[in-house]
Amino acid sequence: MNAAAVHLRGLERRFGDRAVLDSLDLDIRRGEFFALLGASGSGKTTLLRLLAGLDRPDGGTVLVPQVRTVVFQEPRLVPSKRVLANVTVGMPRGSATRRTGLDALTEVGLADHTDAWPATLSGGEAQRVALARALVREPELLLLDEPFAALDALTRLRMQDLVERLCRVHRPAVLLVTHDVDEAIRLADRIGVLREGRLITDERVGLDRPRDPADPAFAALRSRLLADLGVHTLEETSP
Ligand SMILES: Nc1ncnc2c1ncn2[C@@H]1O[C@H](COP(=O)(O)OP(=O)(O)OP(=O)(O)O)[C@@H](O)[C@H]1O
Repeated sequence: MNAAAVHLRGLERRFGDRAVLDSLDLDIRRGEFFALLGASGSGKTTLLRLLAGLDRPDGGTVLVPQVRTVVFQEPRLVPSKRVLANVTVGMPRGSATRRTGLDALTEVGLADHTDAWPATLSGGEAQRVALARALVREPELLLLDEPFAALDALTRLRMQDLVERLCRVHRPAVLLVTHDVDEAIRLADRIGVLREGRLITDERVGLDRPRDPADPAFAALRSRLLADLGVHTLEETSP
């Protein structure tokens, strides 16, 4: 396999008369964090579902690695399984699986919650279990569908830091679907904007980490991306 973990060419997905994805091209390299922005209904989740293998394209080439995992907006834990069993669900039973599951829970800071039931977890804890479940399989492609959207502001920032750190350790290719421009700039190596079925922007983020929203270069990128999304900021609209 070459360095591209995701290779899409001429991707088409239609619903009725509407081409939601229209001859879309995209490569994401191993270890690269790609954030996908787009207005509501622009096709972001449609693209993620195609990469996850949850949907099939109407045309084009889709090459993705076999080992890929998804974190959704909701944690989607199995209520009748304890935390560790949720992390290792579907994996062969045994001490090796138990150990890797424990390691994953330790990485997300939940080593002391292995025997807890999902119903007893906070929203942020449950989402960290979902992240551990996604990482324990050592995916070559990690698909994140607005995984921070349901969290309160402080938990969201902590979770973003955690995802950034763990992606540096595990080095999967990442596709993050988000509405949040600042989140995309904080986390991504590259940002794309989806509009009318194609990527109208595909830009490398050349800012040092950790990234500071108060940095003028951060603000300039935010303004450009908002304009691509069809949102005009006060600074731009004022005389
Ligand atoms: N199974 C389906 N059948 C018919 N139309 C669909 C189906 N799935 C998605 N669509 C349509 O495709 C378009 C893109 O939907 P999608 O969920 O990918 O958008 P999105 O960019 O993720 O939106 P949001 O940001 O609001 O989640 C929408 O108009 C949606 O109604």
